[in-house]
Amino acid sequence: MPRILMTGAAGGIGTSLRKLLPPIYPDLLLSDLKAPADLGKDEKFKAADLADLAQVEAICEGVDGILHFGGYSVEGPWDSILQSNIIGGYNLFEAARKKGVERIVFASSNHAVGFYPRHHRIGTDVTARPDSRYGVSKVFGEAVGALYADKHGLGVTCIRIGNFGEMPLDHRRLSIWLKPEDLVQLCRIGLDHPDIHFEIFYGASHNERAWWDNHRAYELGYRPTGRGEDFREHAMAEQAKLKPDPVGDYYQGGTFCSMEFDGDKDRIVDWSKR
Ligand SMILES: NC(=O)C1=CN([C@@H]2O[C@H](COP(=O)(O)OP(=O)(O)OC[C@H]3O[C@@H](n4cnc5c(N)ncnc54)[C@H](O)[C@@H]3O)[C@@H](O)[C@H]2O)C=CC1
Ligand SMILES: O=C(O)[C@H]1OC(=O)[C@H](O)[C@@H](O)[C@@H]1O
Repeated sequence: MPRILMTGAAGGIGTSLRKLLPPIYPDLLLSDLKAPADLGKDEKFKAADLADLAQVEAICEGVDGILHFGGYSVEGPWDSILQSNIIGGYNLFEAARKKGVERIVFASSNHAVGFYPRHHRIGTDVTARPDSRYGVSKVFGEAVGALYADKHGLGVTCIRIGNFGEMPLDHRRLSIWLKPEDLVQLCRIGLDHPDIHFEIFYGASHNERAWWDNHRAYELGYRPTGRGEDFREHAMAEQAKLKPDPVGDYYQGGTFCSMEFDGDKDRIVDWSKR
């Protein structure tokens, strides 16, 4: 039975996956800075700060595969992103190599490519267009993943997650929504599929308004069950409560693009076409 380590176990995704994963991976080790408040007596937990290599090595001991959800999960101060995502991301891959872990699934983000406009359908092979310091840290994580696959033989899967949750929250999320059970499918492909070397998937359910080409995930067996359009009324009602955001409404990354934006808001450009 493989031992699977899940970092970020106390976070939003971790809390949801703690309920969905045990039937599939009964030997599940959870980690985060602090234990989840509702940790059950059957759950195994070891605290670790990703920024501390020795602590990360300790949680990788005896592990076969890692679901890496730990990290700073939104735009924020450079030092926080540096510690948790850049140093922390590097430490995770390096500790995994040292401890002989075979597979890593890395939670990347749509914000690695957030400055593509919404009318531009993109695959997983486009040049990175991060929309934030946070997005830059996800591009870094994907690059470290490629290095550790090509040089050290780890099987690495990066999932550029759209927006995880029970339903799409607004107009933008109708295109990028990811149902929890569909994320579990993508994690299983990353951990178990025999053909994994280095893969990038988009973490999105079956959304009619998708702006991503996710065919590689489907080739490897992904069959999402979530359909964004089933929640169209709810998402549009929520959208109606939001203020117009000319920059965020144009680009895929939404508000991550418009925050701290210094360009001309009346002349928004598809820079990726130049
Ligand atoms: N929720 C979403 O829709 C999306 C999430 N992601 C990524 O998925 C992952 C999980 O996301 P969420 O659960 O929503 O985030 P979250 O912020 O709820 O959880 C992240 C967890 O990482 C832990 N963490 C942060 N710094 C750490 C450190 N230095 N050492 C150890 N643990 C640390 C936090 O304590 C927290 O429990 C993140 O990497 C995020 O960037 C990507 C795209 C969308
Ligand atoms: O773009 C989005 O909606 C999501 O992207 C992310 O990378 C963040 O971790 C999440 O908090 C956002 O809600």
